[in-house]
Amino acid sequence: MLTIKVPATSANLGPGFDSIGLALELYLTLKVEGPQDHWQIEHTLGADVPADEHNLILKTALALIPDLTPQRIKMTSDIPLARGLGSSSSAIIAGIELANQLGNLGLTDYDKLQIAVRLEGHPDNVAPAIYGGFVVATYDDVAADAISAPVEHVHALTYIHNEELLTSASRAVLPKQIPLAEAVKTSSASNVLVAAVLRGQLDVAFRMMERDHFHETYRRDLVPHLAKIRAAAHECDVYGTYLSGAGPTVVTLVSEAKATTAFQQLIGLDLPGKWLNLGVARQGMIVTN
Ligand SMILES: Nc1ncnc2c1ncn2[C@@H]1O[C@H](COP(=O)(O)OP(=O)(O)O)[C@@H](O)[C@H]1O
Ligand SMILES: N[C@@H](CCOP(=O)(O)O)C(=O)O
Repeated sequence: MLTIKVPATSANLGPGFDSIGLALELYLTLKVEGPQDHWQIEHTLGADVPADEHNLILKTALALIPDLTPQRIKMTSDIPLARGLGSSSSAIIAGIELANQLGNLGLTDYDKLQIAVRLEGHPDNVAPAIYGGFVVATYDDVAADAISAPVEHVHALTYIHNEELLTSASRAVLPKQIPLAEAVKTSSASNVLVAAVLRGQLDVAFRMMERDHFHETYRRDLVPHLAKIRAAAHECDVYGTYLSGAGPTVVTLVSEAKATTAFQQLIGLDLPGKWLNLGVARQGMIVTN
């Protein structure tokens, strides 16, 4: 049976707005059970997620190949919707792969990235969902490029807020322009973040993650828990707290050595959401036949 498994992603990592992302060990899984006379996607994600060809996964697949033979599909997902963990990206990637497999398109990862980024608009979620690991990507409205690198022994202490925040709503509060001085500070922090990850200097990378002025500054009123979590992490000498994607999820990246202590500290906070201690997914989408 065709199975498509796509990881969740945590985008931005602070100053890497619309460019940097991480694949996490939380998955959307599709099991394609076989052809039938209409499209059906069984799931338990709630009534707001369509179970027919209006589902984002199927819309994506049918946009690539409109006359695909309808299938019965079972979908399970641990990725919460509209929380800043890339649920829409994982759905788009799954849809592209569904068309790729059923229509024998022979798409490369690069091809999938180009299709996905046009649909999602920015590459920082779709690229790690395809490639896995730590991904640095760029998109100029024409083509996307992405470089993936492994990160070892890092945990993502993940606070998933109870309420949804649609990416579109969280992008609506961003300004059209930002001051040059802010952009220089933030893009230079992002450059150092990437260099530090590639050299294995994770303490430096974690500090850089807290130096964003591209988006967190403007989104902070939507996510008051970000400051609270960051302050609590600092109390145990842990840096690397950022708004995951467009929020409201907040991630604290931490070395394996400090993960347990930091997690105990953070889960003690009085916040109305749930906590997960997640690993980084080394591999992106996994397809089995
Ligand atoms: N597995 C899925 N199947 C169908 N639609 C999905 C799925 N996952 C996410 N979506 C759609 O994507 C929306 C969330 O997208 P978005 O606001 O970008 O949040 P996120 O940060 O989770 O990507 C959901 O409200 C839903 O419409
Ligand atoms: N760079 C984007 C990332 C959106 O990620 P999502 O997981 O919230 O969809 C942004 O910050 O808007």
